[in-house]
Amino acid sequence: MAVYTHLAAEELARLIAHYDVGDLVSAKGIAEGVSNSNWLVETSEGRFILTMYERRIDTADLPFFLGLLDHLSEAGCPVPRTIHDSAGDAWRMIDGKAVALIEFLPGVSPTSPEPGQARAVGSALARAHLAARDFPRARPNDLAPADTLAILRQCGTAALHGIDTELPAIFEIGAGILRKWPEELPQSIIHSDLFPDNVLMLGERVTGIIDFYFACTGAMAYDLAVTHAAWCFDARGEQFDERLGRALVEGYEETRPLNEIERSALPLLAEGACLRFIASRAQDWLDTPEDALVQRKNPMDFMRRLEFYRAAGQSAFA
Ligand SMILES: Nc1ncnc2c1ncn2[C@@H]1O[C@H](COP(=O)(O)OP(=O)(O)O)[C@@H](O)[C@H]1O
Ligand SMILES: N[C@@H](CCOP(=O)(O)O)C(=O)O
Repeated sequence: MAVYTHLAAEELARLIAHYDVGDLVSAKGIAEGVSNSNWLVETSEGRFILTMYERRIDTADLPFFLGLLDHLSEAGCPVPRTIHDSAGDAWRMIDGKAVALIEFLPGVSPTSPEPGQARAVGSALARAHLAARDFPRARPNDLAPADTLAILRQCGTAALHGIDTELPAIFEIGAGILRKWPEELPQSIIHSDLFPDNVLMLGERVTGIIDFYFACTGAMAYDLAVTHAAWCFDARGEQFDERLGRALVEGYEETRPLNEIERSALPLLAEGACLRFIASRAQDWLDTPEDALVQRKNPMDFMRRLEFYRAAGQSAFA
């Protein structure tokens, strides 16, 4: 589930009245997603997504996140634009929580991606990287290897051991990743969470890249490595699909060729990507009660991917 807050019909109608989008016809909570509450809102003029920011999102970052949607959308990327209210603001507050109305995009998220879809996503990611280069705002990555190791230390060895006896090995592996981490790769604004559930597609066409709430300034090749780790394995991270990996990187390079330094850094960047999702998943696992309605994501799914990248090295990107 991802509707953490109840919004009464009258409250929704009052909110929608602040936008030039016609009259409220219906609003349905959207079950998918983890971090925010989302509603599919229908008005007399069309469909919209209403997002209420619940967790991990600092309101001070909203000009960055929502401005980025508008910037990428204006550049022709398949990214939803923000609907501004009658005062020109991109978000409003309801009971102390920020809400934004966002363009609805068609499409469905692939559950078992095909190579043609991975290729299209690679290309869409590269286009977004190029288009974001002149976005005038910056946001530091607060989930870089040093930060994610700090999150894991906060979780503590005993708690990690309680999730899985093999999980505490991440401390030593993570310290190794941090020691070798490249700092000088070409940068742009990166999505940094481009899992299949954050991409809407119709067949092999990307119709929407959504959920930019981890976007930050960072290495473009790192974003490609995150997408590789997210798209090219089965859910448990046991099976790597080489066809998907090749198609994703080829699709990316058709639009933005990697330089040699980026290409040789990919295995380590992918290890760093796994470290990041192990940390956030472990933290969420420990913070979320077992009986909560939100489906907890297992950090071990990314521990297996990490082991794959460590063993495969450059051949994972051959
Ligand atoms: N702009 C959009 N157009 C169409 N559907 C969307 C849009 N934004 C979000 N959704 C739907 O809402 C779901 C949850 O959105 P998401 O931003 O991923 O939430 P969370 O941040 O909680 O993960 C998505 O899986 C998708 O079904
Ligand atoms: N993609 C992350 C979870 C982030 O949640 P999201 O719903 O905001 O995309 C993971 O799989 O660990």
